[in-house]
Amino acid sequence: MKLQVAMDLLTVEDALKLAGQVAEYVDIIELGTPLIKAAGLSAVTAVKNAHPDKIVFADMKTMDAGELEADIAFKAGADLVTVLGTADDSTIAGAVKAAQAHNKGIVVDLIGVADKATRAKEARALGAKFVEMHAGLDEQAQPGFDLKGLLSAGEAARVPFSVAGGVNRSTIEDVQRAGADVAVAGGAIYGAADPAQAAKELRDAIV
Ligand SMILES: O=C([C@H](O)CO)[C@H](O)[C@H](O)COP(=O)(O)O
Repeated sequence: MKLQVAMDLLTVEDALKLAGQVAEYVDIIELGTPLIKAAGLSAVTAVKNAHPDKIVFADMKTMDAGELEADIAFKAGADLVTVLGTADDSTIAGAVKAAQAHNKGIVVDLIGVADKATRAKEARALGAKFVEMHAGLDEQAQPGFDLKGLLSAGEAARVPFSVAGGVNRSTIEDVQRAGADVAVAGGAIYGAADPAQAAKELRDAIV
């Protein structure tokens, strides 16, 4: 299982600092949607230039104009780009077309999708490299939230998947047991007093 750090920060300076602290422990470096909205796609270029050996993930959360939005993110240096599972099939197909042109990949983010297992299969058939079983920050803040629904959807889907939804040191083993290909950790790393140590502990928990 790969480890992905999600950088939900707001400046390129902070993102480069965090990426530098944790790169040795992670496989994938994600530029979070708020970072891309605040700093633009030049942030993707800056992180890719600083870490050419890492998979750079642009969390575009594209809902329309799939081919165009994916194309500009790949041109900026992204290796993986997200499209929303709630988008029309043609939007996902357009983004996949751009990925094929760049020899890169599309990840379909299932945030807000009720039947994640079914949409995961459809996304994979449309050409997604993998799907993201995702509960966003707002959903995580709701009383009683836990990761179990995401993990069972991943197990049921039987397609390659990542899990994002407040993954931390106490849940990463469950994520791996569910068969995830990628564990995504944002707040558990960038919110830690020592992000490098937090990333190392998550890495060490992966067997
Ligand atoms: O994608 C994310 C969210 O929608 C804000 O951009 C997060 O990066 C993702 O949820 C992972 O972060 P944590 O939930 O803090 O681990």
